[in-house]
Amino acid sequence: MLLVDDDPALLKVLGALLTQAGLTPHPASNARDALALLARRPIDVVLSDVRMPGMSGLELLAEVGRGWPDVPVLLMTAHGTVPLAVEAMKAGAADFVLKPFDREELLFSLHKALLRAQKEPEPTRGPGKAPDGLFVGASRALADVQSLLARAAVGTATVLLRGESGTGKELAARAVHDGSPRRAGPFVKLHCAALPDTLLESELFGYEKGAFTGAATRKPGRVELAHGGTLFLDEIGDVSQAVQVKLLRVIQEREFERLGGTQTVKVDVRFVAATHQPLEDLVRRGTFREDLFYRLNVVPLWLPSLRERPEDIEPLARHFLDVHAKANGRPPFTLSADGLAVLQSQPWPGNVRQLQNFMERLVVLSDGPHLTGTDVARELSRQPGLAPPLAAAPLPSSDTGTLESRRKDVEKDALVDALKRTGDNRTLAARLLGISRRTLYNKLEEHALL
Ligand SMILES: Nc1ncnc2c1ncn2[C@@H]1O[C@H](COP(=O)(O)OP(=O)(O)OP(=O)(O)O)[C@@H](O)[C@H]1O
Repeated sequence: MLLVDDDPALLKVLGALLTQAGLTPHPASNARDALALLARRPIDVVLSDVRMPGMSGLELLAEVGRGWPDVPVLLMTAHGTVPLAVEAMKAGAADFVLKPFDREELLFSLHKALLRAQKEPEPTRGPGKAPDGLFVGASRALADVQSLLARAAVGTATVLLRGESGTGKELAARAVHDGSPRRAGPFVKLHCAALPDTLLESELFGYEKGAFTGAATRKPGRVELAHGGTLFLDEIGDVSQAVQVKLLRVIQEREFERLGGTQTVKVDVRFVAATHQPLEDLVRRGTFREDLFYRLNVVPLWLPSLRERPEDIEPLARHFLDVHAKANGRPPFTLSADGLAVLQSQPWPGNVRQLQNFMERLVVLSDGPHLTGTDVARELSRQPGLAPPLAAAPLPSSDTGTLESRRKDVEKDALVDALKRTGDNRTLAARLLGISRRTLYNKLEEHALL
């Protein structure tokens, strides 16, 4: 989203609030910068102040209406300006928000505007997927990736996306397409690892009638279908040598022949490839062609693992809770500080996808809507590859007793566990638990753990 206000303090505070709510705000301190940002990035919604030096919020609203009619604009201003609110709504504002903000009201207005603006959902997009180009996160590393993606999007250079499974490579490929001048063209995807050689070839290049038994009609391949748009080749490291040769030619020359055909087909396609494999090693071992590697690696981009950007866990977890609560027709879920600390203590080998699946399970299986550390730990103990933080001290210790005594039991377990996991490092333990060192000391004293 785009956040426009000439007050830098408000930009900062509001930016933090929106990030925490799982949105990705791009700040602009005036309407001109806002329009420049709109031209560069895929923006889903604009939230703008009305009174700004130079171009006003109302003028910005008109400009956005002309250039980006699908993008809803919410205007905000101080109390006591009802006639202005009426004028703004008449001019096409999606909503009018009064300062000072009520957090829930503001988020509700934004979500309403986003929902209204949403086009027909694509069949391939599951409920947990963010809208195209919408990366949720708060880390510097992710912001860097996004700005590199925006820069790479502009041209037609081949982009090679690297990173562990589930880090968002496909999302990045879509962002390249959506941010490019080809965005109105097709975005076609092919998962290269999923298909045996001959099928992969016919999927890529299509075939002529009679090319093989069963080829009753001519069928275009994905390269042809992506004409005027982008072809995303996922798991490129798994492609056989024979197909690598053919890919090299189409990437180099933008031409190919359909299977069983002699006619050369010319295409205008932008290629984006992705892999979790160390391609340089495959080149060294001779299983991946060096010339193809260099052809693909024109703009290399690394998606960092979730371990390298723990700051993203909170906004992602809250975002997925919202999305899955909505998708499952449940009321909004909240996550306690200790619940979050448990999530942040995990290695997430399956990265964002694993966190997303985990949050979905929590929504489906928990009573909710308030998730505590115990809820999260219970679910973790059922997950392969993740370490339940309270496993050493079984949860049933709090099956009986008053609420206060049960709370204390859980708290003590969490303290013991945090110390164990951090090798008795109290600074780290406090961070893991989401409390200050001083609070940790007080609590250790209270539980006679000092
Ligand atoms: N920053 C993010 N914000 C919101 N959703 C994200 C983010 N990163 C990844 N996701 C979601 O996590 C899931 C996995 O992402 P994606 O499919 O892009 O990963 P990938 O790296 O292509 O994985 P693989 O290598 O296994 O194909 C998707 O549902 C995607 O929408």
